[in-house]
Amino acid sequence: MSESGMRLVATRDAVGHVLCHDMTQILPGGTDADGNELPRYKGARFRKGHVVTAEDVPVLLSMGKAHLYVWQKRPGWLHEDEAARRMAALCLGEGCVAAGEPREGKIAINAAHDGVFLVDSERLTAVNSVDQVMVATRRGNFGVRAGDALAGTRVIPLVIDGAVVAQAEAAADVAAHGPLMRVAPYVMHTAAVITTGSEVKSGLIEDRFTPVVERKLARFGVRVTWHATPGDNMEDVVAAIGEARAAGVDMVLCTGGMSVDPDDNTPGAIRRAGARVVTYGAPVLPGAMLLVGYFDPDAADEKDARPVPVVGLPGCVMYSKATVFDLALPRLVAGVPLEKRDFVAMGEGGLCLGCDPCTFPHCPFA
Ligand SMILES: Nc1nc2c(c(=O)[nH]1)N[C@H]1C(S)=C(S)[C@@H](COP(=O)(O)OP(=O)(O)OC[C@H]3O[C@@H](n4cnc5c(N)ncnc54)[C@H](O)[C@@H]3O)O[C@H]1N2
Ligand code: MOO
Repeated sequence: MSESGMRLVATRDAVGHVLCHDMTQILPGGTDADGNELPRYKGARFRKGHVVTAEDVPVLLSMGKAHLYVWQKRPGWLHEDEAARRMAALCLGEGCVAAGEPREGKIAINAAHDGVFLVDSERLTAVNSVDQVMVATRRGNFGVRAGDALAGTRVIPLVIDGAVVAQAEAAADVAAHGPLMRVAPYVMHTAAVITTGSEVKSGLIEDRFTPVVERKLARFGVRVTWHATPGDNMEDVVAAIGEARAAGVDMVLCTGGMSVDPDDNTPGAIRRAGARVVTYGAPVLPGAMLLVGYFDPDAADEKDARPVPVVGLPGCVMYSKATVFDLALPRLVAGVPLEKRDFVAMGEGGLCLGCDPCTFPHCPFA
């Protein structure tokens, strides 16, 4: 056997082995203007990767193929489709489904329901570091809809040493950490918006921030069920946050007052209201002055109570098409706990290029 495992065999000896190239069949076709018969291209009668069966032998011989290049199946080696199935198994977390049977060693994976697509980047990199196998995904942390394409996996050769697939499986370590990807469904349905700013409270300027936030939330099925315009005064903003929580909303969003002017009290008010602040500031433009925190359930709360996110939205969220808020929102609505490192990781790609027209989320932002 050659180094590659490919070998020329007599067709009658090829049963059980894997074809290394397409076998094109040409059949008698129509006639040309002069009545001459034309050969008809039938396309591939047998595809590369096909496992030759006893029934195929007479067909192949009738096509004039007395010899074939095949991969001899060796013990412990897998056909590409079998290997693709095992690779797909590494990917099929919650809300991920194989789009069908493997074809030519490739399997597509789609979303079974709406939610935020989450990828374990480190383990994905570990799997892709194994030669001869690959998993490509769409970018993680974005919202997806049922049926959306999420990932594809394939093995590179026609037959592959089972040890290579086992190496990929070890890198994924699904038993310890679960599959490489999942779609976390949206679990939050209601939000409070606290629009800060004395100019809004007094009616000097029309509130143009709240409608923007409402539209962004609506895309994820979240309704604004509580709203207040407390002005800039720290105590008033703290009180509004307390009332919003008492109203039982799933998340609290404060707009404006996030920067460094003397009357920018929102971060202080969020802290004073008792939130655990995860980050004030994010390596993203627009949106550097974002604050994200949580009100953790206390012992008296129901045992399945979730932390309630509280977000301070800087002014840019109102007038920029895409900001850090759009990067964090899908995970927030899915109740995925965000940590400081999630924001730290946004730096590379965190600069919006301000394209005209804006194609977010189909762009390098994030
Ligand atoms: N000296 C510095 N100035 C600013 C900084 C900085 O780091 N140093 N950061 C800039 C960045 S970045 C942003 S983003 C904004 C942050 O803005 P704020 O969240 O503090 O927003 P405000 O100051 O409250 O408002 C900005 C602007 O928008 C108007 N506004 C606010 N709310 C509403 C509303 N509901 N409807 C309509 N208009 C609203 C407000 O009147 C102001 O004109 O800070 C930069 N500055
Ligand atoms: O950095 Mo501000 O929070 O972009 O727009």
